[in-house]
Amino acid sequence: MNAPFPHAMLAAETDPPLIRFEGVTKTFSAGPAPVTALDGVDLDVRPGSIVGVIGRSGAGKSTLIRLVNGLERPSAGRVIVDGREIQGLDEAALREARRSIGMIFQHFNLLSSRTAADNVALPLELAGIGRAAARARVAELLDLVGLSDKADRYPAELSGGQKQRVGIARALATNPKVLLSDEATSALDPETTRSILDLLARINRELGLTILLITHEMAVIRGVAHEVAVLASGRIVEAGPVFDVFSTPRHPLTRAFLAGEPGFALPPAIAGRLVPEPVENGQTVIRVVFRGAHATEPVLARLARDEAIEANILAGTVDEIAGRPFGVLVVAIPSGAETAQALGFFARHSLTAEVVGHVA
Ligand SMILES: Nc1ncnc2c1ncn2[C@@H]1O[C@H](COP(=O)(O)OP(=O)(O)OP(=O)(O)O)[C@@H](O)[C@H]1O
Repeated sequence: MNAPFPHAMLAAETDPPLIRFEGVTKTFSAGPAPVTALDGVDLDVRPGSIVGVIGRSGAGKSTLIRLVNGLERPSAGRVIVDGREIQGLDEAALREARRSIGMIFQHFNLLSSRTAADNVALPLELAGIGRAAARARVAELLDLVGLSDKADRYPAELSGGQKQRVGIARALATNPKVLLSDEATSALDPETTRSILDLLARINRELGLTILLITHEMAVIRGVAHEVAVLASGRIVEAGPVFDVFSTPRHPLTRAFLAGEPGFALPPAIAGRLVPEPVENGQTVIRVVFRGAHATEPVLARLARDEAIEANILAGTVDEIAGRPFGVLVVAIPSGAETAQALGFFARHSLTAEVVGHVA
């Protein structure tokens, strides 16, 4: 995998955000009872960053993204994009603002009667770009997404991944500053997802494009985002750099999302036997998170040597998240005094360790 770092374009923390949600609430009152889709959301997206918003179905993700391009207006609060308050714009100004905001979709939204090249050309036609200039730009965009040889193919002749590449090329046609991604990989298999995420990371790096994406999959966040916000019932319950949220998740929902990730998932045989209280002569299951340089330390060997505690490895992974080494080990050690001793040992070695449960 190509890590999305280093990203030279990522702005300094003090730069003004390119997208800012300020106390945003959105209530829909069309049905029998009003629905609050977003409830007091504050979120900053810095120029050049990739921010992922993860949430379950109905959490408010689509509403959040539709507020950025003015398809929805907040009931309270402000959405500011590139210094302009979106809800204050009239139709003409909104059309203009949307030219700097590209969008890609789960189901690609290509016109089936147009070839790949003509789909990419559509925003250029709408912007009144001349035919020759448009043709040159389309060729450039198809080359960028690796589809030069498919210019004359119709969507029905393309794979899902190729269709999404056309969608990305079309979204980039008017040189936007922001790309909104609405579950853009949800209809794709894991391998194609990986290639699309790599493409997004590359255009972020090479073009300095700021990306706000919504997803229900932690693997997408891990694969491409620099920052993550976890959305539940219209509220952001946890947010921060991806590495920090992965290594020290705080909210139960974040933990639930991480549960399916490599290293976090317990083997089914263990998960089924896990109980919340220690069992006499049983074992305590501990998850240890290795961050940065600690990822390569032979910690379990030291635990055995210095503390005389033998740990059984139940699950584990070493990976890179946001360009930094990151490992998770799930180990079992004897319950009782050894547990406290091991937790103390991990703390002294600056490792995050938590008791996941106990087994007989
Ligand atoms: N136009 C609308 N009118 C009424 N209610 C709406 C409207 N749009 C969204 N909602 C409601 O707002 C809440 C949030 O919806 P939203 O589509 O933003 O969630 P989501 O996280 O994108 O979900 P999903 O992943 O299923 O698309 C839901 O309860 C939804 O039913």
